[in-house]
Amino acid sequence: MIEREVIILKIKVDSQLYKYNIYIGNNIYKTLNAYIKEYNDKKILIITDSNVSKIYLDSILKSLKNFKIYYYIIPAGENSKSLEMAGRIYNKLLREKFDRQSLIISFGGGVVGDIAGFVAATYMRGINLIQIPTTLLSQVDSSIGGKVGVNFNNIKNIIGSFYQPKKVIIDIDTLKTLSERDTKSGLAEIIKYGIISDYKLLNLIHNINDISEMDSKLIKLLIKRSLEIKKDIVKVDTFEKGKRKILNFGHTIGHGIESLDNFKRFKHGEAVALGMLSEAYISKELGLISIEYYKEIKQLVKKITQDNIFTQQEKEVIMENIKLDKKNMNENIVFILPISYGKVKIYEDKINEGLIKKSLGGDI
Ligand SMILES: NC(=O)c1ccc[n+]([C@@H]2O[C@H](COP(=O)([O-])OP(=O)(O)OC[C@H]3O[C@@H](n4cnc5c(N)ncnc54)[C@H](O)[C@@H]3O)[C@@H](O)[C@H]2O)c1
Ligand SMILES: O=C(O)C(=O)C[C@@H](O)[C@H](O)[C@H](O)COP(=O)(O)O
Ligand SMILES: [Zn+2]
Repeated sequence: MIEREVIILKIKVDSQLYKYNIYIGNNIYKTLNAYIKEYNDKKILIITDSNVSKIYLDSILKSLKNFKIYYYIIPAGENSKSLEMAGRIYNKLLREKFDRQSLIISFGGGVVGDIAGFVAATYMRGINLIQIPTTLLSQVDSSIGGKVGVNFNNIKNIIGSFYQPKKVIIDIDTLKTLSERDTKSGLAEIIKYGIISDYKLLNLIHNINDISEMDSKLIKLLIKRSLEIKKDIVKVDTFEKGKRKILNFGHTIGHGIESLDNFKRFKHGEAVALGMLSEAYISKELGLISIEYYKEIKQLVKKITQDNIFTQQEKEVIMENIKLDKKNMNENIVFILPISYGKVKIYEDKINEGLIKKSLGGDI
């Protein structure tokens, strides 16, 4: 018996209603044909990466054998999120004569989702997009909400747009092949949801001692709760003019950490976890949260990564990156800071650069 549940997500954007279904279930990827019937006469480009394709591409092509299917495999990893990679995919679309009625399916993690979404948003000023996230992080975060984009000059997501998918298909079975490190990376964004919106979520994470112990019931609960939190925020502030900024907690510093060693040292979730620790430290130092709550956040971050020592030069690189954050206003760094259990605020007051650098210390 294939379990299928549907959460209906309705986003009202500029008086246009974007409503898209998020399908969550098991054993879906082998029956994708049932989810994309309306595209059976359209050209479809599946974008995936070099790891995911080895495991899943044959099954997907088999299930879609009666469709006009093409595929493009990008090298796995953050450095595929580039304008150069987007250009290569545009060439593929032009060579195969894709038109505005065509469809791009993103089948992979957040890197695939962001670059595929960026290409779908920009090729012919927009063609259809379906997100099929295959990492915990992309299933709880990147596959919904419409942020798409690429890195440029070693700056995270500095080129991009907001572009909603036509549907999101989440097959929890694809998480069975995910590495422990990438599973932990996804947990970081769930910890984020706990700190910004639902403190009870953190108890579920505290109780996870061994990642392989996470059964599918817990995973589905974490995914559904995460998506509900993100959906409710994106619905009221799709273009991140206000409230949606809270989804960026941990990212002001996290993106700077992630850019180290040309995005090779840290996974996104690891960098965001360290960013959440630093930003919680700043909050504690400003007297916004108790030392006990700060210590609890530190305990959770340590579940994701222990690597938190930066050289003086790395701290300078991180600081320069923070100054380019997209939330900043009039050259003032804007942080999202915890103010109580499960609650954060958009903090626009100037924060002493010395305190920000101190928050990067391995002894915090
Ligand atoms: N657009 C958004 O709202 C949003 C939100 C959060 C993160 N992001 C972006 O997402 C990216 C991080 O996403 P990610 O953590 O999914 O990284 P990722 O896409 O690099 O995937 C992580 C690794 O897992 C492999 N993989 C993917 N699915 C697999 C599977 N089912 N089995 C085995 N291996 C698999 C990939 O090949 C890769 O090596 C970052 O670029 C981040 O900026 C975007
Ligand atoms: O959806 C959002 O809004 C987020 O901030 C989600 C983040 O987890 C994600 O990493 C996002 O891509 C970061 O956004 P950016 O605008 O800082 O690039
Ligand atoms: Zn993130």
